Amino acid sequence: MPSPRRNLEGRPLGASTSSSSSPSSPAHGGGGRFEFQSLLSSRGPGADPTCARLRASESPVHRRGSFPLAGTGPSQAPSAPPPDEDLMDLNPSFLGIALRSLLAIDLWLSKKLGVCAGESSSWGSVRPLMKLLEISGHGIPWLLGTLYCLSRSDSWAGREVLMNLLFALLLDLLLVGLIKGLVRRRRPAHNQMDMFFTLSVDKYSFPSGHSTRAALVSRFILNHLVLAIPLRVLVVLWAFILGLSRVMLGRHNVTDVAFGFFLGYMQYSIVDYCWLSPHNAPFLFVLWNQH
Ligand SMILES: CC(C)=CCC/C(C)=C/CC/C(C)=C/COP(=O)(O)O
Repeated sequence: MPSPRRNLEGRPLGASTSSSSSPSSPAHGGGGRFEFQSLLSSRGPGADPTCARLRASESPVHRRGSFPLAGTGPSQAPSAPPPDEDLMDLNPSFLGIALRSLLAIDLWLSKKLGVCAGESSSWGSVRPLMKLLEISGHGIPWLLGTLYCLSRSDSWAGREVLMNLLFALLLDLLLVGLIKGLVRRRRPAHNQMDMFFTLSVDKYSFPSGHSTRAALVSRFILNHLVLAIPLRVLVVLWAFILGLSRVMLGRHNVTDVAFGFFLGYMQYSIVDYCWLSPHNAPFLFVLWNQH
């Protein structure tokens, strides 16, 4: 009679052990033993157990339980999946490590830069200025300002540009709201939720709506307004400082702002591609003319 396969502790595989019931137990990846078992049991009779042990120990993430099979206990030993699958499973874990490291750096840097997060913070005296910047990138003034200018505009060219700016601002609100609702990343713990007029999704921080708007609006302005060079520089500076102020106020992590800039930049490309004009959207312009 063939002897039962044993795990590294010498227990027969399939035997119920007290340690297998706890998710933090080594059998679930806490000490890395289960990973060894899954690799060993999938090698088949001719497999080299030393080789399997080496492969598993090369992956630190697996020791923390991110192995795809870590949810099963030793009592449910897998029925010999092809060895190549195990090797392929190891690769994404390195991506996992990279992402976790990036996230850790992001959190650390964001906390360090959050120098205006409260009145008592090291740069707490600059907080009112940062909050003024916050209003300059808020959705409400931009929407109301655009609507007001549209109502006062008496040229077709001006109306066309403003109509597209309105479209851009609404598209931005929609996309940012959608992504915030999907990702649901909480704002940094050191943030004080004292923002002026927010929507329910604004309890989430990814991506930064102010940063998307800053990138979108500044690219829009640079492409559609004829401005002197110093003013153009000022527009870019405003966008950059607005993004930075989101982290300094503790509203966002650095990655929220970085992705926000990227998204806002891409949003302008969408708006440019779908540019509304009296030719492709005559109803909009006729409607507006009637007001
Ligand atoms: C038409 C309509 C639904 C207008 C709502 C405008 C509004 C309340 C926008 C929210 C702006 C805001 C507070 C965004 C949050 O920015 P973060 O940079 O903190 O993500």
